[in-house]
Amino acid sequence: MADAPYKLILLRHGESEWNAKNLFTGWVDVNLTEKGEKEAVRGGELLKEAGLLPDVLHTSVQKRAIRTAQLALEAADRLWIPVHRSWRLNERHYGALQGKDKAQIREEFGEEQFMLWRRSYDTPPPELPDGSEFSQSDDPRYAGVPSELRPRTECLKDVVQRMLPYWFDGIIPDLLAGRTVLVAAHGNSLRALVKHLDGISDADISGLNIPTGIPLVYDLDADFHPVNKGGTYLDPEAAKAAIEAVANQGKKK
Ligand SMILES: O=C(O)[C@@H](CO)OP(=O)(O)O
Repeated sequence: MADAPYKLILLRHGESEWNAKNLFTGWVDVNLTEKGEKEAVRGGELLKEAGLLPDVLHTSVQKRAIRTAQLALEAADRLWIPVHRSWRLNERHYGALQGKDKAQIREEFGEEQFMLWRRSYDTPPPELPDGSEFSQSDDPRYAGVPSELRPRTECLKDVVQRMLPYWFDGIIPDLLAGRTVLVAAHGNSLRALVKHLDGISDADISGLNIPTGIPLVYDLDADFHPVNKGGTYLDPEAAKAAIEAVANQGKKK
């Protein structure tokens, strides 16, 4: 497409062990479930069927995104492409909510507070206390991240702020070079990127949810703005049902 020279594919990881248990996850490095692995493979098949073959992969440093990308690329026979990883693509740090049951938090604090923590743009959950079993403070993968950049909790606004430098300096150069870029990341880091791409307001972003394992394709113009606003899910029917399921998390026990 002459007016849309750049191709970007966003892929949220497949179902994780803590998605399945309905726990706030954030920076805790949980693995995929078997269902999540299948979703990742299906995601790769969808790419292959659509003839959308990534030339380069960008992932977070969390295994649910890393493994999803690996399984998807294997299914698309693109395991060999170059890979870049950054903590800036990590899931939102969920502070003191990490490891907590979403339904229990909703019950304890009420729907309004639950949704404020979960989907408001600028209200972070309380900070993760020192010494929590769900802290990543001693994790060697973050040794190179200066302490002033290391979150103890984040709202979506914080995620936008830490993710955007990577979008501009890490991902755009690959697009500019004509590469089809696959970004394998997380519900909230991808919400942050989509908010930026589609110019979604701080208020409206609370209503946007990203389904697991279904590629979302953006055709970008010369200014890296989407020609297809909102992107195009490769399996729109499955995406619709999965978006609903994410939105309703916390409502069921
Ligand atoms: O727990 C999390 O880290 C995220 C993604 O699974 O949850 P939510 O959709 O509630 O922001």
